Amino acid sequence: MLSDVDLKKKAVGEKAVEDIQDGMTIGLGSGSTVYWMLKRLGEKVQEGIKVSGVPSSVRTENWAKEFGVPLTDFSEVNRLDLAIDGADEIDPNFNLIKGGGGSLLREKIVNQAADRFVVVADESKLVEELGAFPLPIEVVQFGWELTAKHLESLGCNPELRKKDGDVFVTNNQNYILDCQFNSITEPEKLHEEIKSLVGVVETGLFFNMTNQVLIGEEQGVKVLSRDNPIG
Ligand SMILES: O=C[C@H](O)[C@H](O)[C@H](O)COP(=O)(O)O
Repeated sequence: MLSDVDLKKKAVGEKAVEDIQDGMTIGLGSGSTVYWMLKRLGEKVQEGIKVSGVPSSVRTENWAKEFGVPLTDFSEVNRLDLAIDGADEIDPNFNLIKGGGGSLLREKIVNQAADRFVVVADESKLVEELGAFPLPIEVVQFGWELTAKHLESLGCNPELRKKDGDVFVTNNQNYILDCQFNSITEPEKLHEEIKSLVGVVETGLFFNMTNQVLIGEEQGVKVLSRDNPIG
């Protein structure tokens, strides 16, 4: 039996597939909302639609294979028609925090290559201001303690991510520092400051990228677009 939140994630993930047309090359995001999108896309493939996907994480790649979604080699593709991905926080300007599952680097590379980027999330992800969710920052393993100290000087309290008691290692063999900023008023500026630190690979701040946001709520799925940001 699915929880209320999972039902919203399922509804929104399935809705996103309605945008997918024959012949498209699609960036496949990561996370539990994307799971439902992949499951429905697998059914559409069974029904005959021809698409190919570029996964943004090993977990997504495994799900795509399980559901029969054909994959393509990213190095063979110059651009993607569409990318669909989840988010941890979404502000009114469609700025995002991503990386709760640790896939932010590949997600950013894949989503940036898409002509159109659609975010799928349940309503709990909508916020007035980013920052309550600790910002995931991917850093190289070497000297991570020093990188954490430098991040601290930007006003956060970096926590080395662990999973099941072990240090979490990303698909790119890096670490994640989760940085609680509480309030991020200028996401782009903060991103630039963080990126200027040696040792930082990428931040979970995504801006100037999102075209549409699909929100799963009690009443159904709300569609927010750049020209209609309140739905
Ligand atoms: O690294 C993980 C991704 O950024 C996910 O898309 C994000 O954490 C949202 O995941 P979920 O749909 O499971 O809430």
